[in-house]
Amino acid sequence: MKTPANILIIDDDRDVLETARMFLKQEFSSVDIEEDPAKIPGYFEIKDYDVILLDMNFKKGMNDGEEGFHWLGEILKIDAQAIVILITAYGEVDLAVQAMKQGATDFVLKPWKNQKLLGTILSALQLRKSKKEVVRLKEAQHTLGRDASHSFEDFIGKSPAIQRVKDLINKVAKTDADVLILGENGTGKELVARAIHQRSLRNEEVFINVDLGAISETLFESELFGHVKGAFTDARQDKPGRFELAHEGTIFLDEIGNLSLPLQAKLLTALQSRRVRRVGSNKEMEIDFRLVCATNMPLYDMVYEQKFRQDLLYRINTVEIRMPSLKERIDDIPLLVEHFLRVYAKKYQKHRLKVNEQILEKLKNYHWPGNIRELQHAVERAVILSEEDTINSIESFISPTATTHRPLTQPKTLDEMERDFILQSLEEHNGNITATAKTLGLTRTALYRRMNKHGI
Ligand SMILES: Nc1ncnc2c1ncn2[C@@H]1O[C@H](COP(=O)(O)OP(=O)(O)OP(=O)(O)O)[C@@H](O)[C@H]1O
Repeated sequence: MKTPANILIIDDDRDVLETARMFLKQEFSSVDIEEDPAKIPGYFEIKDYDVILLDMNFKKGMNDGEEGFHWLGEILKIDAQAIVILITAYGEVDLAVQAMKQGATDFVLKPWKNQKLLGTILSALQLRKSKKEVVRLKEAQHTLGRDASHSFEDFIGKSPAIQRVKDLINKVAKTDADVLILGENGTGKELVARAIHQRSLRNEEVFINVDLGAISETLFESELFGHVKGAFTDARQDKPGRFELAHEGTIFLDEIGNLSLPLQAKLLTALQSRRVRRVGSNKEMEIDFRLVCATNMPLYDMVYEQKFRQDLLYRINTVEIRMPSLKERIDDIPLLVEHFLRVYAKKYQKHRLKVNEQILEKLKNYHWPGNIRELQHAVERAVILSEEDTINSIESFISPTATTHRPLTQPKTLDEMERDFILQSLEEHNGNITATAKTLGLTRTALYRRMNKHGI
């Protein structure tokens, strides 16, 4: 079995090249040879090389290594993680040492013994692997940003509706199946996606979160698939995309219902082939990822209206999890309030704080259009406003306008209530979208979407 590695050898001596190729072809999957160093950049356009063997002197009679240094620099400009082994003649060892200070990895003396050459290349390959891994992990860490320490134990709820969700998570997590999570804003879709990752066989690897609603049409490909330096004006250096970062881990595509049809087509291609190509590059990379998607949009209706591709839907919905809204699990409200009360009482140093039992019951009657996120913000607000050890008023949780304009139990359709609520919040915030979205526990995009829906 040959070791999978791309090797490139550059030397002006045809015999050296041929002999090296003949031997190395038995050990490695791909060995290219070249006499003319000026052709090096062309080779890199077609392939990524794991190890490059580079002669120090090309012009006859030259032995100052000048050209070797030049091409070493050029290679490192193309791939900063390149592993270059210098081919040096006896007497040039000082030059080789100097070159190593400038980024070469090792050197071999001509004429070499095949086994020695093999050993040098194999250890260089090890280094290449760990260098690539370090870059990938650094980028992944950087992209993660968000606190990944949410644990499944913080997944509060005992209602039958949420119990069904937990059972499904347990069943599906270890299977590697693609999962689609559907549900209103703030119902815990992202929490479920993280829970699936944590319980999966990939839990030692990264969880990459991509908010498709927040990525502009123009940056979509570069964000998802990466780009190479110079691919467009702002591409100052090579950058891996989110798919590449998710290699061996889980990729969570949130707000998938927001993608335009052309972008759906691009995404579908990547999902089908499990391969990506950075913008501006010809090289395809195979990526191993587990896919979890989420949306609050009615994808099946959208397929019917030809706003969402049916083939994409069938690619992502191997297992479907529908998140119940908070209204469908009102028995969990006291548990959630107590949970968030513990969190915020600690944060704001109000350790003895409690909520009056009657208020807890009243909170069950409110309609919570922003679901758990709204409840979470409501509790935080109540904790901040509280002056005594017990919270005794509903207004501490829900702003007075929301409760006085409309009695809590007034019968209305859900849509009407949502529309009124948005209008009212907008009025309260003098039309400020950011502030309104925050109060409602929605993202700005989600608020715009809803305003659109209600013709506001
Ligand atoms: N069962 C739960 N127990 C505790 N906290 C929860 C639970 N479900 C959701 N949360 C919390 O509620 C907030 C909203 O959850 P999350 O972001 O997962 O919702 P979402 O459905 O992805 O929202 P959106 O559609 O707006 O992106 C988060 O702070 C999350 O930690």
